[in-house]
Amino acid sequence: MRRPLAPLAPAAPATAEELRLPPSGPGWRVGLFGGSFDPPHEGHLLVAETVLQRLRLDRLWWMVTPGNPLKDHGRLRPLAERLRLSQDLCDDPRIVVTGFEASWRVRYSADTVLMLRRRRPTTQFVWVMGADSLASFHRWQDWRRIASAMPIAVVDRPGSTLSLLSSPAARALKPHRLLERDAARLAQADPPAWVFLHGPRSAQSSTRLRALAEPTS
Ligand SMILES: Nc1ncnc2c1ncn2[C@@H]1O[C@H](COP(=O)(O)OP(=O)(O)OP(=O)(O)O)[C@@H](O)[C@H]1O
Ligand SMILES: O=C(O)c1ccc[n+]([C@@H]2O[C@H](COP(=O)([O-])O)[C@@H](O)[C@H]2O)c1
Repeated sequence: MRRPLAPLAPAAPATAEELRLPPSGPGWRVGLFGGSFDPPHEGHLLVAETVLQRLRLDRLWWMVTPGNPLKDHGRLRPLAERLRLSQDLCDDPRIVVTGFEASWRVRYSADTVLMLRRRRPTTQFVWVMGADSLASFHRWQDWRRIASAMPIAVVDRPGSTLSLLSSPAARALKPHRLLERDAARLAQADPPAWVFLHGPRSAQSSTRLRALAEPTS
């Protein structure tokens, strides 16, 4: 029988600092990397470092979601714990771990994107996701509005390349795909615009780590 996951550390509530909108300046290039991060792992870190380098970003906001609207949250670790685990993993000062979506009570990424565009009109945002997320992007609320609001960077993930390229969103966005060698100008491109980045990959997943943390007996 499977035992419930034990928290790795006692989760004090998220602090005001963790829940506030991070700073950004005019013209900054900021990647928005949303995830459940339950738990965070080196595959996430690889995505963050890949886009920071290839898109020449000033910051990467590691947005720990209060809950993916398409997933069951029954066994999701508390937000505060996922924030702490993410902070422990990330020591690059350009990566900012934040739970601001929770304090904004935002459920859908389309709302996050539109609110950020309104609040920070001079910041150059790029939405960042792994290849498996683009493969199911057509199931997200208002996904076309997200793609029309800001450029998207997709980072390859083992096992997801083929499903991505045949997915409804990738097919619809095909005419707007930039060559990988032009990734450094994605942040300034008029949306819809996206790039598929290849490079070092990690097969790690949170599902696997949860399974390892939960021995059968
Ligand atoms: N190994 C990886 N390589 C590339 N992208 C990844 C990898 N792991 C996660 N991602 C991306 O990171 C973002 C957050 O993913 P998430 O927190 O759901 O991790 P996960 O490992 O996919 O979790 P789970 O196994 O619970 O679905 C998503 O855009 C996902 O595509
Ligand atoms: O807005 C949606 O409909 C939507 C559907 C699925 C996922 N998302 C977002 O996608 C990001 C990745 O989620 P996850 O659970 O795959 O790590 C995270 O920021 C979610 O809030 C958003």
